[in-house]
Amino acid sequence: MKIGTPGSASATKALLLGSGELGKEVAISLQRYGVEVIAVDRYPHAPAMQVAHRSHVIDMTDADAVKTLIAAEKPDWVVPEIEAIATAALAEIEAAGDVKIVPNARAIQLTMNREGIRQLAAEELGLPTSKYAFAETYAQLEAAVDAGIGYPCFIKPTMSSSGKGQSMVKSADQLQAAWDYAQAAGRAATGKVIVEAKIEFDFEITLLTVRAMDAEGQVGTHFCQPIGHVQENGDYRESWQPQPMSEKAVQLSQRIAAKVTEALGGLGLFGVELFVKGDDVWFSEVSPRPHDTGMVTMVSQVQNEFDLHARAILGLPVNTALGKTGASAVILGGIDAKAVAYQGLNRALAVPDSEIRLFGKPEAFVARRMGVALATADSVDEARAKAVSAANSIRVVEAG
Ligand SMILES: Nc1ncnc2c1ncn2[C@@H]1O[C@H](COP(=O)(O)OP(=O)(O)OP(=O)(O)O)[C@@H](O)[C@H]1O
Ligand SMILES: NCC(=O)N[C@@H]1O[C@H](COP(=O)([O-])[O-])[C@@H](O)[C@H]1O
Ligand SMILES: [Mg+2]
Repeated sequence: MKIGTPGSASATKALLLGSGELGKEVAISLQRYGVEVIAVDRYPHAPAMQVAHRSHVIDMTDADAVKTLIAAEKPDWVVPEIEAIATAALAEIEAAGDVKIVPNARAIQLTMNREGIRQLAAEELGLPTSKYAFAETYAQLEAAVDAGIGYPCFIKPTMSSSGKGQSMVKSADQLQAAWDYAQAAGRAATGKVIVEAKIEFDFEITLLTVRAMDAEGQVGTHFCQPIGHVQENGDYRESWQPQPMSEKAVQLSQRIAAKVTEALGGLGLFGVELFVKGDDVWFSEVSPRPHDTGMVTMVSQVQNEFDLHARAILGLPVNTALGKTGASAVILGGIDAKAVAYQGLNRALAVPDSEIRLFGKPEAFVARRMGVALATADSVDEARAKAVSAANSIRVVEAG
């Protein structure tokens, strides 16, 4: 099936590499503009597969599997949605010329690996970051901490996301356990870790930054209002928009975001993660695609982050304006279950100005994100309270 505007010369097929909650919303947005969407992930019935035109289950870290599938599907765009992908295969596919990688293969390669993006941001662009080092063995890790990183520090696998394999280490006796955890729990085993000194920030933000084309075909950079968030064990629990901050910190955040996204290039939305203390701002990392903390934009913005990504990819105009103050709170599995059902939707939706998105993940794990509650209000505090109350009303139970 090939859909598209009759007579339009524009391309019409997108393949999502990764089909979680973020991909599901990207799929819906792309489909609204007439794009055929093929969803791919490591397991069947992933969220985006439930709305896509068709889907495939492959090992996305296997370069041959990725290349074979893309050769068979011949999409116009490949939209990476998750970090654990055979990125070298994407570079080869891009070089062959017929398929666009979003935003481009180099950006995907650099950001999927903490080593690549740190080197670009800190060493090439000179952006402020935490002190950091890389280690391939436990002895190297110990030496790096002793030589200047110090405690407290964060240990993270170089290829991981959502806090997988990440720990904060407060003293030397916790270092071995952090190394072991990073080795065992990263999304893809590179063996390498990054160790970062802890930044004592006032708050952290995601600055959604869009590289999109205007009517004359010029690429411009557009910023959304800053999104504040709280994280637990490296994974987000609540986010809100806008995060109040000083004008100086806003300007500096935008300068950092513009610099890093310009260096990455291409068209699309980026989630630039920054730590803020007073007027000071540190770059943490960047996603070259919609960000989990940005799910709040489904209620807070005129065009949400998924729509902005889709529009930017397609060369359509974007509007990053805030609509209403909003907040999101995540719904975790709370149990390990092979089949799930949900309780408490009626109570959740009785919270004024709230909405619930259940992602439809077929299997629950205790700490797996299964859904999100969204709410709007006149103030951030009120929106957060509503979103948390709605999220807490939902219970994930074993279906039986
Ligand atoms: N150097 C640091 N100083 C202070 N806090 C940190 C540091 N590194 C990480 N954190 C905390 O841990 C959180 C997760 O870190 P990071 O974003 O690097 O992990 P991640 O696995 O990429 O998560 P995600 O995929 O959700 O963005 C940060 O948002 C922050 O709260
Ligand atoms: N911080 C990155 C992030 O939030 N990614 C989102 O989580 C999904 C994986 O969820 P799972 O681990 O529950 O399968 C990904 O597919 C993406 O949508
Ligand atoms: Mg992060």
